[in-house]
Amino acid sequence: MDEGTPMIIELRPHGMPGLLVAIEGPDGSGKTTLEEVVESALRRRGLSSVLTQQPTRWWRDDPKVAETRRNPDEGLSPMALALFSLADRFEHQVRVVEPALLAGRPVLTNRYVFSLLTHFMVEGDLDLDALRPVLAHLLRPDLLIVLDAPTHVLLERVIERDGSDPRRWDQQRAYVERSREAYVSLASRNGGHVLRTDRPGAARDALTLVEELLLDRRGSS
Ligand SMILES: Nc1ncnc2c1ncn2[C@@H]1O[C@H](COP(=O)(O)OP(=O)(O)OP(=O)(O)O)[C@@H](O)[C@H]1O
Ligand SMILES: Cc1cn([C@H]2C[C@H](O)[C@@H](COP(=O)(O)O)O2)c(=O)[nH]c1=O
Repeated sequence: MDEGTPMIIELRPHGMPGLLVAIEGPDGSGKTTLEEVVESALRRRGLSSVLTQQPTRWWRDDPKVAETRRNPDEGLSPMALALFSLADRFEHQVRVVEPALLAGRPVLTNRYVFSLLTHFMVEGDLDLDALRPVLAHLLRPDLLIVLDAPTHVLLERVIERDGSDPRRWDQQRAYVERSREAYVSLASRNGGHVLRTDRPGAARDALTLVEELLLDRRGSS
């Protein structure tokens, strides 16, 4: 994507009775922790959500993707990685997201297409404009929450959780720094909400946003 290209991503409104909530943010920003808190709060209110994740196991278990994550110079070319990542998103949309939305359930997805976009915005090795016609077939989330924390906090969390591996992109200061900027910029141009997880209150704020959306839905039905 050019410097001058506004990072407004045209996605398809889903028009289904469920609610699609995308929880995004850099590695270690607290997505898994927060989605579990929101899921259990909704369950206590009698709402059964679908907790899910992108990329799926298909992507994560692929040996070439694994190699690319360990050592980007040896792995897939940028376009091959992008196309496989998109195939994985579409398969997940058809198999998991759409059925749940049709059934009227809230879907909380840990990462969505914004993770794919930020990855290539940071790497700068792919013309993302070429993907726009394909992106237009992905569903637009009803709510986009982007979690953020200072770079040193993110690095400490990931290293403490997974052990040190300086070749991994999520353990490189420059990658983390730039991916934070990319997430925040995508959020601000695409109606997202940035919540900081190095201070108390992110889970409460996320729940408030989901509840406002649910009330809105009830009001308009
Ligand atoms: N609000 C928070 N305050 C302090 N620590 C947190 C907070 N949220 C998460 N953590 C800790 O940070 C680490 C990463 O959290 P979590 O796995 O939820 O992040 P994530 O965004 O899902 O990460 P990844 O994308 O790398 O899987 C965990 O050890 C978790 O306990
Ligand atoms: C191409 C591509 C990359 N990612 C990145 C974002 C994260 O650094 C990892 C996934 O991390 P997790 O802790 O295993 O969730 O991969 C992505 O998420 N999606 C993509 O399409």
